[in-house]
Amino acid sequence: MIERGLLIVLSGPSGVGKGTVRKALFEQEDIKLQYSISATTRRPREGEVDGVDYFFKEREEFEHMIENKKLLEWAEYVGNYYGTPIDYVEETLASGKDVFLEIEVQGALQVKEAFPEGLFIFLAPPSLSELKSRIVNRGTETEDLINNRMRVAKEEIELMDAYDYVVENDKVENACARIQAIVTAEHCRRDRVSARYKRMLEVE
Ligand SMILES: Nc1nc2c(ncn2[C@@H]2O[C@H](COP(=O)(O)OP(=O)(O)O)[C@@H](O)[C@H]2O)c(=O)[nH]1
Ligand SMILES: Nc1ncnc2c1ncn2[C@@H]1O[C@H](COP(=O)(O)OP(=O)(O)O)[C@@H](O)[C@H]1O
Repeated sequence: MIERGLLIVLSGPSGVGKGTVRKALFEQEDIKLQYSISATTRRPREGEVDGVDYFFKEREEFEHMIENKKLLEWAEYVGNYYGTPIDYVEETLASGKDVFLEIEVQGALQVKEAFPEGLFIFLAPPSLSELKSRIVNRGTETEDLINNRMRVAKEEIELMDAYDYVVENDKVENACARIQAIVTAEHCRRDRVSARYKRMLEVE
């Protein structure tokens, strides 16, 4: 019997560095997590590639995915839809591999309902002023959108207690190291090795 993989959800306010931390994490050679690519109705930013960064969809196509129950969770976030295709998550977990989602807070809470056994990590900024300057410096949002994202961010930070772990993103490499340590500890805590030994002893 294959042990199911672990579902890992990284969430937190926009601009905290989720995308940056996730990319740095997946650049590490020893990483064994599978990244779930989301669907979105947001227009691609410069340099973003369909099927790599997101599956870019029209609103109608996205609404079809919702109706046909193709999404594990979805949320409307600052005017656009974002969602996690369910088949990839189910198939990958069933094959024994860990799946990594990088999603906003409403979606993360939906995943928690569907997968309470998942590992939920909240990425927190060192301060609200640092969060704002990260969003401003990224230069992808207009003034209105920045204010919108800061308003949403404050609501999201209030929900951090629903998570298993809060990781501060002071430096990208520190945040990555903390996430890796949490995932490793979680594997040990969930007794995967002892389950394997129990099965070996049963065969003896
Ligand atoms: N609920 C949900 N949120 C997502 C998904 N994919 C991305 N997001 C989140 O949507 C928000 C906006 O993403 P994006 O427009 O790429 O901006 P950025 O992450 O701030 O650069 C971020 O908080 C993402 O983590 C998804 O599949 N579901
Ligand atoms: N630890 C960090 N220290 C300083 N700047 C950071 C850090 N992590 C991310 N950033 C910067 O903050 C901005 C927002 O990061 P991004 O990954 O797009 O956030 P999110 O995906 O959470 O919206 C980017 O310009 C990124 O380079």
